[in-house]
This record gives sequence, C-alpha cells and structure tokens, in this order.
Amino acid sequence: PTAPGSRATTLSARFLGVMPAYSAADDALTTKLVTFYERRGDSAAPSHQATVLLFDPRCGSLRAVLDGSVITAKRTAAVSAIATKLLMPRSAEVLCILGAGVQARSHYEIFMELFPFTEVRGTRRSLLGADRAAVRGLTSRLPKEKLPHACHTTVKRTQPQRKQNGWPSFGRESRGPICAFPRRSGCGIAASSAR
Ligand SMILES: NC(=O)C1=CN([C@@H]2O[C@H](COP(=O)(O)OP(=O)(O)OC[C@H]3O[C@@H](n4cnc5c(N)ncnc54)[C@H](O)[C@@H]3O)[C@@H](O)[C@H]2O)C=CC1
Ligand SMILES: O=C([O-])C1=[NH+]CCC1
Repeated sequence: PTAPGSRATTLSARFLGVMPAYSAADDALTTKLVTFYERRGDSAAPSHQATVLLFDPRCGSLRAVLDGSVITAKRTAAVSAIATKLLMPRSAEVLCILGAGVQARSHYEIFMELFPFTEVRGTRRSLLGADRAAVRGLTSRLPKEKLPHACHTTVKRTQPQRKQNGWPSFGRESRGPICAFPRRSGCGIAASSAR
C-alpha cells in the first residue's frame, strides 16, 4: 500500500486497493480506489485501474470524481524520481527499465527529462507480444532508435531532450522497478518504485 490507512482486498491475483488521505495543509480529503488484476492472455484492459474521490473536509460532501490512471502513472514515477535524485550515484549513465507497461512509460518520460542518462536498456521480456509496440513507443522519442532482438534493447541518446516551458513534458502515459547502473561498477541500484 502506498498511503497510510491503505487497504487491499484480495481475490486471488486480483486486488481492490483503498488509499484514503487527509492533508490539512492542502485542505484535502481524498481516497483513491484502485483495482489491480493480473493481465491474462490478450486482455486489452489495463492491469491497474484507478479512480480518485475528492471530498470537502468541512462538510464531507463529495466534490469530484477523477480518473486515477494518469495520477497513478505520474505520481509513482515522480516518487521514483525523487528517490533516484537522492540515491543515484553521480556516475550513473544507463537507465534500465524492466517491463514496458504504463509505469515503464511514465518513468521513462520523467527520468529522461530530469537525468542525463546517455543510454536506456529494456529487458527481453519487454519485447514480447503486445509489449513490442509499447517499447517502440517508449524509445521512439530518442534521436537514434535501436530495437535489437538481443537479450535487451539499447537506445543511445545523442542529444539532451529539451524541456517544455521550463517544465518536464509529461506528454504521454506510461510501475515497474527502475534501476540506474553506474557504467563500470556493476549493479548500483539507485531506486525502485515505492510500494
Ligand atoms: N508503488 C505504486 O504506487 C505503484 C506501483 N505499481 C506497480 O508497478 C508495476 C507495473 O505497473 P504497470 O506499469 O501499471 O503494469 P503494466 O501491466 O502496464 O505493465 C507491466 C509490465 O511488466 C512486464 N512484465 C511482467 N512480468 C515480467 C517479468 N517477469 N520480467 C520483465 N517484465 C515483466 C509486462 O510484460 C508489462 O510490460 C506493478 O507491479 C504495479 O503493481 C503500479 C502503480 C502504482
Ligand atoms: O498506488 C497504486 O495505485 C498502487 N500501488 C500498488 C499497486 C497499485
């Protein structure tokens, strides 16, 4: 669970998570409801589906119902980025992304905006089946795309990405464990998604 008071109801590999939160500083009373189901076969349904409810803390009335998909993608990647900023060795140049789903994309987007990685690697698993297109989507924004059918895919960055209006561009949608490896010193894991 990602928030104090979070609960998950288990139905085999199917979960309903409830994540209530109150912030006096933000004058916000809210909860996220999220189902996360093991994706089976060629199901097109996202494995994680979320809705955020916003209440008025003074009277308890429901004020807004928000789609939680984008919020989940951005928030999770943002937390990973903060942890990476604090923990990543200065020498890290290679970003390794395991999986090629929603979180892989949002992590890719923000990590390429905030950190000077020169290379991105994905796992062979990423290249299987429906994920093949997702990996192309992930990598196509880099100047020189390479998708070798080897044990991993490697993409070199040849020029820094520009930020839009001084802010990172969060243009497209994209959890997964994210590791930053120092180039020559083996496996210096910098960060992984908070759970
Ligand atoms: N900490 C948090 O707040 C959050 C955590 N998560 C977690 O992040 C993970 C990813 O979530 P999404 O991107 O939304 O899921 P997704 O279903 O969109 O993507 C999962 C990806 O992992 C790949 N994968 C599965 N097994 C693999 C293996 N053994 N080796 C390599 N790749 C493998 C799949 O092919 C797919 O590309 C999940 O474990 C999810 O529960 C998701 C949202 C929020
Ligand atoms: O914050 C979230 O949406 C989730 N955390 C673990 C699975 C889903």
